[in-house]
Amino acid sequence: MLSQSSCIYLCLLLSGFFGILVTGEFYSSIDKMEILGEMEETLVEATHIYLVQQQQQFQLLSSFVDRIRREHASASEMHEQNEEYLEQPLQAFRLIKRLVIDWKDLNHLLAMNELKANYRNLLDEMDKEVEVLPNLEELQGAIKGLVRLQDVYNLTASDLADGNLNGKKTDSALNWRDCFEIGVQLYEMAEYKRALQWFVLADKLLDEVHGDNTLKMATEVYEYLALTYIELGEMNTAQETLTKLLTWNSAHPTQHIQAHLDHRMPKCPIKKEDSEYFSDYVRLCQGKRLPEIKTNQSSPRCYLDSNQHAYFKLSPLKVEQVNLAPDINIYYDVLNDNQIKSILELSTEFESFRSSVNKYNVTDKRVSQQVWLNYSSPIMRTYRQLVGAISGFNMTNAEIMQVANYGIGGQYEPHHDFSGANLAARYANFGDRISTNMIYLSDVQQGGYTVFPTQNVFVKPIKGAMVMWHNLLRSLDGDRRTLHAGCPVIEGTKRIGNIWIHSGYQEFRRPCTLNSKE
Ligand SMILES: O=C(O)CCC(=O)C(=O)O
Ligand SMILES: [Fe+2]
Repeated sequence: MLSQSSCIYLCLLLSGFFGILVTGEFYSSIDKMEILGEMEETLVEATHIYLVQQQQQFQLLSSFVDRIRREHASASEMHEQNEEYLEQPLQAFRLIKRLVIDWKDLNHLLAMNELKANYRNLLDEMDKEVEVLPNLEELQGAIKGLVRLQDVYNLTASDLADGNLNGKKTDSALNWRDCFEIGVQLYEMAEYKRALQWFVLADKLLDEVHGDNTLKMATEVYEYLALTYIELGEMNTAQETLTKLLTWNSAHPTQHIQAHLDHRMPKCPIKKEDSEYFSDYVRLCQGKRLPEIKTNQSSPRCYLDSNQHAYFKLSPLKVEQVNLAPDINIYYDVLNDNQIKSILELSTEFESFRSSVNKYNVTDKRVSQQVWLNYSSPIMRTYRQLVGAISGFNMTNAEIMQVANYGIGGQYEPHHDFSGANLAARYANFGDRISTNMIYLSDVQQGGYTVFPTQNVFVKPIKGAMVMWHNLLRSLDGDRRTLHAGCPVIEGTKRIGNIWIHSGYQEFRRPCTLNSKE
């Protein structure tokens, strides 16, 4: 029967759903977001099944009650014509039968409401699992990602809402409620100026919505608009907003707003980036060079190199020299799609975790998730050899590879890769990170450039291409010109693999010169 088989299906769905072990943060990684997508799909499917079952039950119930009503009506008709009709054995039998059998059937039908119980169980289980589902902090993290996109790519709230990102239209448009929720969260984060943009947009989008509830919705938006104007010190506009609110809804309790203001807590707005490089960083992220060339840059050069190592005799390295001092090179097609697939498969064997800055600090400066891959697999050994051949360095002191994956607005703000903590002295044979070898393990639909703000350099991620630069001068002092960043991802997934090579044992590979500034 329908109910039984679909009940089994529902149960299977549920067990699949709760079989997923989900921990950690979602918004900072596209992989984790995919798990959420699967969860939502399970819920939609379970709800759909439940609805179909309910509809079938309603149909059964309604045809049952129609039949009984017909029988009862014809019996009543007879009763009116013939007072003694119930004394007729057949009629008496039919009434008794209806009460003993038919209504019992109905009971049976209603008992099938275990469907509802199953569905309820799903929702209860979800409640119990709430720890692993996204929470308010996650929502705020995702919203901060959107705000970063606004900041770095000069997007207005309506650009984002229309999916009009970086001059290209995507199909993810936001409705008035989404805009309102973003406004509320920004308001809660004390980001009043940004919140205002979103409330104004929510109000505009609400104008296009027709229905009974629009007044109630508009009241909500205006309430927050008024509060936001108050926080921004724009008392006249706040007053006008409140007056408008009261003209629609004179019964509206303005005490609500008063109470909100009375209980407001000191808030800590999102830290503004005050670095002197921020505007250059933003410009380069947009794929625009800086207006005046601030560096002694020569024009980029592309060439095929078969001499770097015997490996490249038959298949030369495709090199693009994007900067000379410090040297920043891109090597194209270092790994092919199959090799990248193997690396990504290896990385799924580990639970990824939120990347930190300086090992311990998790901040919005770096929003991504990562795993570390050692060199025990054939593909990782091959790649280590390749990196050694390309960089010319001894790989004994290379770190294992960090595979990072950026989620909504994921980024890594300007930073240096060297630690500068005189590691050479502390670990004589290990040293500091002499070079970064970063391979793009995916293309990125929009955004996610790697930029060097002091060098007027931006690099668009291209799957299989490896960017390499030296973080240290030949003297082994940190080279501050290597300041670099991973720009926020607008659309798509950005995956990179980093191998940092340390300076220990590289004395003969990259010897120092007589000039300590080189
Ligand atoms: O994502 C990028 O383009 C840069 C990443 C980076 O600089 C790092 O992981 O140290
Ligand atoms: Fe870096």
